[in-house]
Amino acid sequence: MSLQKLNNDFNVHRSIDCLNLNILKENTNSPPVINKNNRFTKNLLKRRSSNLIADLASIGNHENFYTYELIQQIAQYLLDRTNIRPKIGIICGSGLGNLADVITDSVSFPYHEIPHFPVSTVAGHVGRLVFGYLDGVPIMCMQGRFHYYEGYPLWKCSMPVRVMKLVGVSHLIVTNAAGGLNPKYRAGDIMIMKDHINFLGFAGNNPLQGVNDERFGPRFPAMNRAYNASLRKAAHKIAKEMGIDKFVREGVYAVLGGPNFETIAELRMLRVCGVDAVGMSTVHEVLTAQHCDMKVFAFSLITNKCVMDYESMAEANHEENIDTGLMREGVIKKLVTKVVGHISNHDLAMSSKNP
Ligand SMILES: O=P(O)(O)O[C@H]1O[C@H](CO)[C@@H](O)[C@H]1O
Ligand SMILES: Nc1nc2[nH]cnc2c(=O)[nH]1
Repeated sequence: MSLQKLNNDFNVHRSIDCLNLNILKENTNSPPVINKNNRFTKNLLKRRSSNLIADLASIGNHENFYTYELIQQIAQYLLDRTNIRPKIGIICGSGLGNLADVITDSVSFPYHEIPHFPVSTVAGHVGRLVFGYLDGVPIMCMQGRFHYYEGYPLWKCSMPVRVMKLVGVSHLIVTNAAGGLNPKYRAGDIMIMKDHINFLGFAGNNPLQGVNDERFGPRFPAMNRAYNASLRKAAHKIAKEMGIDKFVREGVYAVLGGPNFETIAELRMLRVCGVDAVGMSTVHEVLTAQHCDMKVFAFSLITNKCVMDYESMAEANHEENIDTGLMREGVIKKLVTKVVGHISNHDLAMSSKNP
């Protein structure tokens, strides 16, 4: 897709978002219908996209206009177009979207075709929702995620997690590309996430801000068990069986807003804080999933070793991160497929016996 086309799509979606926001503000219970005679809508239609972006910004990050009913509509749009009923959702990180190649009998929904969806703007994020089967188990997969640095508020970045919930997903597998801070880590290592530090949250930015709808979850969700312990244990066992345990680690991920990579002083500070890997995603999705009571398994592919000394001429770059993803493609496909199999045979089989 050309950059021009990408930018157009992006701005068109922004414009539509503004229109929807206006309509939803008027009547949050009605399905959003664009009323071209509405005075606000007319004005919006006349303006250029840069103004529309300013409008959106002025409305503020906290006003999540994805009501429960709107998320239900998005979920229903998808359910009406496929018979696949997944209980497991997957989010593919930068350069990890090839995971979708092993999905069978797939039905794909490009993000720009799904009502009220943002679009992916980052290389290595294809930008579609894929329904299908991994080793016979029904799943749905985000082949490309949304990041805060793309200009989307966090509640919008993590909206697809709520769509997954209303489609019927109970377990979420999240993957990302991250820089390795732990001196023992090498590029190509896989770090099972044991915990996170939400630096965006420290700065007062959280996808759960704003009015809380209890149908999704509680106002004050606990996060001390965000990364499911039995899934982590199972993943280590699977890694051992696969013979990859020598490069599978477990550690703490920190999220920063990006899009720049870190300074050396920032990295040194993160290390003092106990951070093993750093990235620009995942945490908003995990917060949203935990809020609506999903079980989460997440891992980082360590795509680069963070540059920690001033003498080094090395520089972090996105292309290298995508290349490392390609290098580990086979292993990651197999690991995720086996974790999906485990969830299906254990957690889901148990819950169908004891509903
Ligand atoms: O977290 P994912 O989406 O895997 O991508 C990671 O890689 C990109 C930087 O190369 C950033 O977006 C960072 O967050
Ligand atoms: N913030 C951050 N994100 C990454 N994603 C992949 N590598 C990195 C990194 O070094 N820093």
